[in-house]
Amino acid sequence: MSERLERPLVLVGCGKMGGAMLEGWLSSGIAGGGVVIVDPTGAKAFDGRSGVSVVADGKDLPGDLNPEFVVLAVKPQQMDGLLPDYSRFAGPDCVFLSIAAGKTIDYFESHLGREAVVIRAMPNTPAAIGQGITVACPNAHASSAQSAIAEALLRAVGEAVSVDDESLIDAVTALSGGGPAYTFLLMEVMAKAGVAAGLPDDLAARLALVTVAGAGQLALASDEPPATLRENVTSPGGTTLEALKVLMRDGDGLPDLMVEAIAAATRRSRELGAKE
Ligand SMILES: NC(=O)C1=CN([C@@H]2O[C@H](COP(=O)(O)OP(=O)(O)OC[C@H]3O[C@@H](n4cnc5c(N)ncnc54)[C@H](OP(=O)(O)O)[C@@H]3O)[C@@H](O)[C@H]2O)C=CC1
Ligand SMILES: O=C(O)[C@@H]1CCC=N1
Repeated sequence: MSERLERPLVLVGCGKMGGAMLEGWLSSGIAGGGVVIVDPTGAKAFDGRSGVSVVADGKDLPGDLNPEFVVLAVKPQQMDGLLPDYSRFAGPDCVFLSIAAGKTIDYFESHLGREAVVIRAMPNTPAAIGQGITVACPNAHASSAQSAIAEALLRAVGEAVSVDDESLIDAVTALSGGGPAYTFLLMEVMAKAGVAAGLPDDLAARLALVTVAGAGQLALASDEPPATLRENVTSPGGTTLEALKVLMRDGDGLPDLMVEAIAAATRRSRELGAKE
């Protein structure tokens, strides 16, 4: 089997994350069997694109539709209500790829049938520019060919990592799923701090944006770990050291805060999974 879909991909929910991934799939041409979007409102940007059709509700899908993948990209809280519309596709030839926070493989098997092929994945929004990272965990029914196509779909929007231990996905959700938000927050608070130190608003915003983005690019391009890159900026007796003394302070510094933040998000992912 080629790492290109031959039958349709159904994208259920074409919002911020589903839309970001779809952009990459359309540019890469991986969805060779066409894409059917199900979304009551969010698909306007894709309506009319080659190989794409749009319906507002799962009940409007053609009776003879035979999808290769159904990508579930709605909010976790919306999942219960819509899964019955898709259970007719469950079986060995259709992969349900969920990107919903918290929703477990067991949850999907219990709603779609124990024979359903399910892959639980967690992407992030840099997928919109092909720079996402996704971690995926397949259930026992996914064939190696299906897992390979799923990985190709995920690689079309960035890096893809596969894990066998589903319990890792909650912490993945906390770290890389939500991670772009923490990074954008860093940009926001660095800019505000620059203004507080006397810089004009526009200059502070630009300095924060390009500095965070540039540091990310440097870290990706470098063979050195981030800790060494940090030390490279920190001159003995210099200015950065004074800032890092504050940021890395025991108890209330960024390292402790980040542990607390990731733990809170991991807990929430588990809670979303438990509401079954
Ligand atoms: N945003 C992110 O950074 C990430 C999100 N995720 C996961 O992706 C999923 C979607 O999140 P996100 O894209 O942010 O959310 P959005 O609200 O942007 O997207 C969800 C889309 O689904 C639509 N929708 C609602 N009900 C239905 C239905 N019955 N059938 C089809 N479509 C429907 C919504 O339309 P309407 O707005 O009209 O309700 C909306 O366009 C979540 O489960 C989230 O956990 C995973 C990783 C990162
Ligand atoms: O906040 C959320 O629940 C989703 C999952 C990861 C990023 N956004």
